[in-house]
Amino acid sequence: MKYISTRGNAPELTFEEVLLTGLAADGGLYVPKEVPTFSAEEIASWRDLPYTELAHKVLYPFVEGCVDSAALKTMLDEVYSGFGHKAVAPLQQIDHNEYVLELFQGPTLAFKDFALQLLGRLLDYVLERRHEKVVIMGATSGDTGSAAIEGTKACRNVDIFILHPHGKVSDVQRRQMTTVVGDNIHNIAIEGNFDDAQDMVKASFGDQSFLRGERKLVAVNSINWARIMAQIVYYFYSALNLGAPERAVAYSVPTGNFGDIFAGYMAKKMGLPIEQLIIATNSNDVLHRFMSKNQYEVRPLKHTITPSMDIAVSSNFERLLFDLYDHDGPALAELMARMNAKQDIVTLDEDKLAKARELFDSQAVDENETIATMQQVYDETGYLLDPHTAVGVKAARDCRRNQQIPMITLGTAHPVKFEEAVKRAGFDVPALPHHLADLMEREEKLDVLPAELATVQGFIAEKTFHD
Ligand SMILES: N[C@@H](CCOP(=O)(O)O)C(=O)O
Repeated sequence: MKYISTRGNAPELTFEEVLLTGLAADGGLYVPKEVPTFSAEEIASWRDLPYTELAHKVLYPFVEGCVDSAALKTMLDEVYSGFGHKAVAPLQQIDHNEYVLELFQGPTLAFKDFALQLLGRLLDYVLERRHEKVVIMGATSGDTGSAAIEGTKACRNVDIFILHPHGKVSDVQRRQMTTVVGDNIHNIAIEGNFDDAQDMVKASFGDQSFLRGERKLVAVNSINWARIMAQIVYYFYSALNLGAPERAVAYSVPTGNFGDIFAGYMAKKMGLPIEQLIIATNSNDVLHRFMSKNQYEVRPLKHTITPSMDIAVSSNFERLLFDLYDHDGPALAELMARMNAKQDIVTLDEDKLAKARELFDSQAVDENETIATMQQVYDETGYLLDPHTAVGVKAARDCRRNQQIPMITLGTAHPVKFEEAVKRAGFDVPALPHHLADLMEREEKLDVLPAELATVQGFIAEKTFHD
């Protein structure tokens, strides 16, 4: 399997190289040169497989030639046996033909664990072989950070630097990052917002000279293809559980960086009969405005009760645009330059947008609607949604095209992570699970830095271990 850049002007890479590369040299994102596809018969034959075995079927074509089949199996067994539910990704029914896919059974209680637990093991595997050490640099609006730290803290060859917006993640989210002990783990609270953090991460990948040439940066955000890849599996798992491939399915995905929903788009390309993908955003609604009005305009970021989705620029949208532009890298590079300039309103050719609208719908959900949905679902079922999942359920109910097709909302996180929203909805905050029971008493370690690239890069260079 080879990987190519969305902007058409960077070398083709192997999986191993993509894993260790954040942004492509031309500023684009890596995607598979050819997407592996499966026939309906083959997919049907996987119906009774446990999660790890299904994961091996779906993932092996992406890593073949770089990761040994047996080694991948061992990694998948290790990763998903550590989840809190034997089904790994259980479905919870909330209405007739309507489900929440619980993706919060991993160690940090968010869907990010699915990929980042695996990414840590993949890094160990390839870095040992290459005798290399790397610096992990990531930006988080709340969930990626702790999942990245948890997934890579045991890696022998990494220093980890996670940037989060100071005061703008929930207490549980922050503590899940700042209480993990290790000389190689650094939490940087940026005096700015998530986009400031993400911009600094991307700029650092573009010019890594601040590391003085000794190490390379590795991405834990969904700009890293390995993140998307691992997230494809739970689409197959849930769809098979509900009768695919004979029966079509639809998904609503609470979306910030567009990575999770792009994984669903990939699953469809690989052969899964997905009829509809709903882009569910909070009031940081750049994608909804774009999909509904054909106007791409980045507006100032708002701080909401769904902090993980407080993102103004959705990195992975570029991967979808690459397909809509028929893999015309130079044309996409020109479009991305206009989009990233954040000055004008950018529009797409109507035929390209029409192509996207065949599969995607979108909806922006405000805080009152989010709270009301948490209350409504609880009243109807006794099931407490986290606020991000509630955004997804509201969008699912408003945008659903066909009541006969099962609608699955991705349950992106556990409600215990979002005390403010849970209390505003009038509920008691559930108890933290056993392994996090003393989280609020643990000692925290973090550094507060201004949102200045040179300062952040200087900090990383100074704290990185040198041989
Ligand atoms: N929603 C994320 C923000 C980063 O997105 P990613 O999927 O690219 O890691 C978070 O919770 O940190």
